[in-house]
Amino acid sequence: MPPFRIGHGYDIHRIVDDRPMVLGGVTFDVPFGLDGHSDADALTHAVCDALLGAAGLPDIGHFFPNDDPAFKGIDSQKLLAQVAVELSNRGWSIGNIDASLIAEKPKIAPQLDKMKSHLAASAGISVSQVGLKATTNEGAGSIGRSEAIAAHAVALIFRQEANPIEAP
Ligand SMILES: Nc1ccn([C@@H]2O[C@H](COP(=O)(O)O)[C@@H](O)[C@H]2O)c(=O)n1
Ligand SMILES: C[C@@]1(CO)OP(=O)(O)OP(=O)(O)OC[C@H]1O
Repeated sequence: MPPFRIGHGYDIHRIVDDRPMVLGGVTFDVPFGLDGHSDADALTHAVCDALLGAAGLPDIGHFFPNDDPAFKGIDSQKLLAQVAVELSNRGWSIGNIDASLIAEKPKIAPQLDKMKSHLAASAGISVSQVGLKATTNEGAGSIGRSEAIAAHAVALIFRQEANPIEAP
């Protein structure tokens, strides 16, 4: 197997009135949130799937089934931390993660740094290894109508014995 691999993750959750809005481990102070079995943190789920995909592992639903009461309302930062352990146990380190949120609301930019800090801490990497952007869907489709929020993520992982950061 080559020493480097990339992965992609995608997730989308519906916006509802009676739930918290948690994205990247940050709870937004808004009167609407995301529906789901867990805390419904679409961004963190996309990051988990990018990492799992890079390692050639099954997706987040395999590790954390959405019919398991153990994961009801769970903080997705715990899931990301477990994904990092799954990779480490298989000899993989994380090079970098980059993600994009597609959301008409809430305004993400003021919270970006805090979200990156949460993701980095959960994944066991530094903030400089995490990229994060937000964009609206320009009013188009279900995201544009504020019915849902989606996230895309990519991740680069490398064999623990082939650290590109330390390499000359
Ligand atoms: N939910 C969002 C969406 C976007 N932003 C920020 O606004 C900028 C412009 O967004 P466009 O969709 O018009 O490209 C974008 O670069 C983000 O910085 C945001 O904070 N929250
Ligand atoms: C982490 C899980 C656990 O139920 O979260 P959900 O809130 O169900 O979110 P989804 O992204 O639809 O699927 C992933 C699930 O495994």
